[in-house]
Amino acid sequence: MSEQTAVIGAGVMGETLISGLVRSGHAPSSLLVGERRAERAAELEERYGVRVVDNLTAAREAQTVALVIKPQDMGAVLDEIAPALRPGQLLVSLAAGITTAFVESHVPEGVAVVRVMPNTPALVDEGMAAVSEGSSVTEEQLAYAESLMSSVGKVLRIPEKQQDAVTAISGSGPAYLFYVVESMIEAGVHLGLPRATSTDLVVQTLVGSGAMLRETGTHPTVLREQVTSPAGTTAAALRELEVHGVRAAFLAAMEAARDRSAALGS
Ligand SMILES: NC(=O)C1=CN([C@@H]2O[C@H](COP(=O)(O)OP(=O)(O)OC[C@H]3O[C@@H](n4cnc5c(N)ncnc54)[C@H](OP(=O)(O)O)[C@@H]3O)[C@@H](O)[C@H]2O)C=CC1
Ligand SMILES: O=C(O)[C@@H]1CCC=N1
Repeated sequence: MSEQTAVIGAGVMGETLISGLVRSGHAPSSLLVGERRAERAAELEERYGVRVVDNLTAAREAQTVALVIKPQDMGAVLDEIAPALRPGQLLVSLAAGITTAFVESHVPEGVAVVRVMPNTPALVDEGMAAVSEGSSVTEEQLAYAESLMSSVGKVLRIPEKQQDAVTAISGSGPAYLFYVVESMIEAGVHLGLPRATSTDLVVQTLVGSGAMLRETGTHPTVLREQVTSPAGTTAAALRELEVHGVRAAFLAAMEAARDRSAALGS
């Protein structure tokens, strides 16, 4: 497919997708962006060379429309663009919680719907996107949706019933890791390090640990054990994490995110 692709909703995630598509070689002239604020439209046109239009024009002219608006706005935007949609077009929803059935119920029959859960590391081409198909998607359409996301990272095809759990893990996951990073930097400051030194130490430790996980394929338990010398510093620290219930807190946090995703879709 070499037709136009539209992105409706150019906030944090929408702009991340637009920037990644341009970076990966999609011609800016093949990208339409649905954005209602004139000032923001001018900024996007200048930054990426894309054409910013109203949502109806985006839906009419594009063969594929990515919806990157808030879940709470999805019904209204679908109702707005439905008159411009036609069978054979592809809608790719990146919204948390919103089911393919919900999208299909607002658009003409024959419009294909794919649900994607992306994440913000797509900004540096290290995204993780999970993709699920709706009820009438061709293999070519699914492959096209996957290709949009693989231009900014890794893509996994999953059954839609796993999407709320996936949202709790990889969709929201970057925020948990940034929270851990913030906490470690603050702890370093408490221990007397300059903030800049603490930040350098923590960021490189995270990047190095991530690279080890990916490049060695070794189980994280083994990697953790390798750091934990008998009666050493790491054992002392990990004991405190257990005492403070950090593992249980992660489980509770991700259950809450999963439940919130399900609630957004109901
Ligand atoms: N941020 C993240 O890490 C992730 C987000 N997502 C999903 O991406 C979606 C967007 O989230 P996020 O980018 O964080 O949110 P933002 O609030 O940053 O972006 C939403 C954008 O949608 C625009 N918008 C709202 N209504 C309309 C409309 N009628 N027409 C055109 N644009 C409209 C808003 O414009 P305006 O500013 O003018 O209101 C805003 O730019 C959500 O559904 C979220 O679940 C998924 C995975 C990760
Ligand atoms: O917080 C949210 O609702 C969105 C979905 C996943 C990440 N951010």
